[in-house]
Amino acid sequence: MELEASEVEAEKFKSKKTNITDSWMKKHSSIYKEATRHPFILSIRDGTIDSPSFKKWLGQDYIYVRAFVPFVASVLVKACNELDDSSDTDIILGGLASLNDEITWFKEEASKWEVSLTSVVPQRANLMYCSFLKSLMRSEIEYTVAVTAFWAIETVYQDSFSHCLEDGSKIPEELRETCQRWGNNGFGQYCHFLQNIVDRCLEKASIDIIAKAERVFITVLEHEVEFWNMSKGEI
Ligand SMILES: Cc1ncc(CNC=O)c(N)n1
Repeated sequence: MELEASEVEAEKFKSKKTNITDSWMKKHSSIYKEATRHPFILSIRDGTIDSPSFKKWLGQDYIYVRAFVPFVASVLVKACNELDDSSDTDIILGGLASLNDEITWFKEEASKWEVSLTSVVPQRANLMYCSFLKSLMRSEIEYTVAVTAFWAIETVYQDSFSHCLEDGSKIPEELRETCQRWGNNGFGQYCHFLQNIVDRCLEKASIDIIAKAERVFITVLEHEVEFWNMSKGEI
């Protein structure tokens, strides 16, 4: 029986025992590195970040996380509509629930730094990223594509902030909590659970959905780079 191109593609990955997501991280290692070892992150790691840059990131990221909530909810809905509605929904629901505490943390952190969250004006890179999230919420966007974006978004922050916590870093004490929020091992484990979901979906996906998911993976990385650039940019 003739194998479909997608089955050949999937077989190739199965036999090589490399996940599709790992192959993407290698294939797109330069943009992945730009997103996870950005000068903004390195300035936190070496303690050279100035407080206006940190305060700018804090305000902008609060706006982003508010837009991230309905996006994660839309991924949960897509997961529930999948035929084999398996443990995916539990993991995604856990991610959604954690955003409640995250928003509380942003409000507390903002008052510590005297950032007024209500008067933050979303900058262009943030608006572009949030409208990209909104575009992925459309019902015609497949679950595999949406959950790929979700995994990529979480992994960029986990990889970035865990780098800040590694030995040899000189993060200022007042930034340690921020780094630990996304750099801790529990969040790392959660990102691996998301990565397993993505790889399982990709194994079953058609060749054109795999291509769509790969493009979305790259687009997330590009938006993350722009978001860090914005945070480092002029006030
Ligand atoms: C710009 C951006 N990307 C990823 C994350 C991490 N996800 C939720 O907190 C974030 N907070 N902000």
